[in-house]
Amino acid sequence: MKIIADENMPNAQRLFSGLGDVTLVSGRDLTNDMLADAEVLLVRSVTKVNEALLAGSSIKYVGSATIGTDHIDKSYLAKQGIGFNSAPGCNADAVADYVFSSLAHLYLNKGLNWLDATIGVIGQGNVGKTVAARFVKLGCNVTVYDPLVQSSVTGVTQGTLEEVLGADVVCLHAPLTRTGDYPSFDMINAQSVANLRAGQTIISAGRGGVINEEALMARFDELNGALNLVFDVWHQEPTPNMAFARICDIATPHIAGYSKQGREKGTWQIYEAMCKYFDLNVRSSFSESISRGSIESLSLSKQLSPLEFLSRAMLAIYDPSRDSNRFLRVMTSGQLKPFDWLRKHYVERDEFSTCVISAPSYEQQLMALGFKKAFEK
Ligand SMILES: NC(=O)c1ccc[n+]([C@@H]2O[C@H](COP(=O)([O-])OP(=O)(O)OC[C@H]3O[C@@H](n4cnc5c(N)ncnc54)[C@H](O)[C@@H]3O)[C@@H](O)[C@H]2O)c1
Ligand SMILES: O=C(O)[C@H](O)[C@H](O)COP(=O)(O)O
Repeated sequence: MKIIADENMPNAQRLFSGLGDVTLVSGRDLTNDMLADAEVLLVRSVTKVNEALLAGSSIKYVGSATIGTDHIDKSYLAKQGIGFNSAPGCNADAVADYVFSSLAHLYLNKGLNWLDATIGVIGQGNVGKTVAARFVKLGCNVTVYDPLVQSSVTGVTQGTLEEVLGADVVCLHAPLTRTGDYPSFDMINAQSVANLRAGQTIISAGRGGVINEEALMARFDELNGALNLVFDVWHQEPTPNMAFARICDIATPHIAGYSKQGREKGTWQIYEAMCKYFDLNVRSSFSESISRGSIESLSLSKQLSPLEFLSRAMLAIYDPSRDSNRFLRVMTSGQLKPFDWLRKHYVERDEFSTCVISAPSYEQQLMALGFKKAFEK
């Protein structure tokens, strides 16, 4: 069986070469003629999988090692009888780590006391629930908006979009949709953005286009820069509006889900799903496919205040300013295809869950943030 796989899928060669003949390709440059005699196509979010790509090919199965599926024409696949799986939840913890590390950065750099802030979360799927649950366990007041499901997170309040947008910290985790009863494209439009007030924090790590960037730039100016902005996803990828990126506290090239473990879990989920689809034996295991962290345990000073303790713990594992600084530098450096280059050459990071922090007085909060429990070591 001939398998075409995106070169940015970790472990793809190791896992899938046991199932067929694997060719690695650049996902953004994939064309119809490259698929002529292939049966399996394994992609990431940069490949538009639709009739134009697949017509006349012998593809029987498509796997996307991602949570989002807005790049896939699922109804075309279904009509053609082509099997499909994505990797639900694979990088939900990675995105949650990104959100909380960004708040840690805002605390240490701007004094933002997010532990006492009101929190709004848009979208209650795998990512939105993970983020909301962490805030609830930390004792925060959390309101969520999801018009399609009742949140299963105990302790959150279900609110309207306007109510959630009124929170001190607003986290966006809706998928990008343009049809249906609740399309998310431009859902937070110029009118909603005009109501944002000084001091609010917007964290956008779902998909670009859900919040209106032009309107946000205008509101930022009206408020004399008194908004905290953390943006990982952009309306125009891979050529984001750099004038907007420059006003963000944290600006990154769509890497919120790029923990080492999150990307490995994505490949693993597709490997298992594909074995099931073709009724093939699974010849590897989850544990040998997911890396351990490089910092297994840490000890921090007991002198720190609670917020400083938690912030320094998170930033020790992942400091998003390293990605933000690199993003702003490389995007304007003359590098060819800088957005894709940054993602391809990403300096991977570990998830909080790979590290134990020994601090009995903070154990509950550290576990709420996803750190490993001491006895799990
Ligand atoms: N930045 C990144 O690296 C990164 C990583 C993972 C996922 N994502 C994005 O985040 C999105 C959410 O991930 P997930 O795992 O929670 O997906 P999911 O499919 O598990 O859940 C999506 C949720 O959003 C809700 N939703 C749909 N339309 C909505 C709307 N208009 N307003 C509010 N909620 C709406 C759905 O009801 C569902 O509960 C993905 O679709 C993906 O695009 C980004
Ligand atoms: O949808 C997802 O899972 C994420 O957005 C994912 O991190 C995208 O990564 P990509 O496929 O673009 O490499």
